[in-house]
Amino acid sequence: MACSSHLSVTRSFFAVRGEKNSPASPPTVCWPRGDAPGTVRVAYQGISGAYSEFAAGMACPGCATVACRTLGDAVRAVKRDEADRLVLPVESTTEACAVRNYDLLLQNDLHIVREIRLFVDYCLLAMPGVRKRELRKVISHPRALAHCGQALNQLGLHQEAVDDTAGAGRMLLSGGMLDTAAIASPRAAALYGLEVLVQGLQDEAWNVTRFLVLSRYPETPKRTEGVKTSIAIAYRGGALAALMKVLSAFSRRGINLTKLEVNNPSLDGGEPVLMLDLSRRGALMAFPHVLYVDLEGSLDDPEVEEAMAEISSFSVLVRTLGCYPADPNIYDL
Ligand SMILES: O=C(O)C(=O)Cc1ccccc1
Repeated sequence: MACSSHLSVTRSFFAVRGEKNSPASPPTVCWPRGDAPGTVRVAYQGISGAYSEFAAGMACPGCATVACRTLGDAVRAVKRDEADRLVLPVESTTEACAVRNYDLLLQNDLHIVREIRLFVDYCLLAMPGVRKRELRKVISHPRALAHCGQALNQLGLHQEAVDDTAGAGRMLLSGGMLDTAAIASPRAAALYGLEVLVQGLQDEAWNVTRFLVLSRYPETPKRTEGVKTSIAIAYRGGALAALMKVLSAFSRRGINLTKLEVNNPSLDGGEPVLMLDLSRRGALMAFPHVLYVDLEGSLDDPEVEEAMAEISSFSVLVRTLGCYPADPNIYDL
């Protein structure tokens, strides 16, 4: 499989927890444009053993995972047809607000086709034989460092951010680092022959991350039951008036919301949100106020269609980010 130097492709070998460990048969992609079916290639940030790789395997069993150094590389891989999908961690139970993680989705013409929630258990890993008291430094993905802040402060370790958790583990090995630990998954420990000094390092015992699987093409499910739709709404004026009108449009039609987030320019450094306006040939527009909504229902539901039309009548832009199967499971590594 052709891929550029920053990517590497691996067949996924995961099975859903509780199922027999037999290798899943490769799913086929049947694109609306009628491409030849093949194994789904899913790009993710990191190297083998990263949480995102696991999420890719859970969301698309039997897929070929495509390792990328950054999320930007993963987006480019999809745009250049080096991957069919990409996995994007968007929010976690430990972070109150993760609006910024939507930037890649809003600024690119990509569609949510799956969601997956993963219980993220962080381990403190070190080279074999290294003891906790010998450690001076810890390296990991910034999100992992942030989720383990209390434990790391107690250990008195200097923190350094690197691209991904599994990459941090492999760095210990390649650099023969005896005074440094990595925060990564138990799978990364097994893959790179590292010792687990602490398991469950996260500050909050219940630490779940939600990942979205993005594709160049929408894949609206044929059924309307058990389906979710994500939309972004750019509006004029204050958040309260827009919120009231949006809530009213959905509640009057009995549509349940599973997420409602308002971008807060005062928290985001006053930065406007950049979003592709697909009706204007994909121009990148700056909007000071954006609401993110996930709702239970399909674009094919007449009530959802009506609510969207009503919201469009008072909004600057309503963009559908995806219509996809709701996944009620929480997966475990
Ligand atoms: O670095 C990784 O392993 C990732 O997949 C990114 C990430 C980091 C922490 C929680 C969820 C995803």
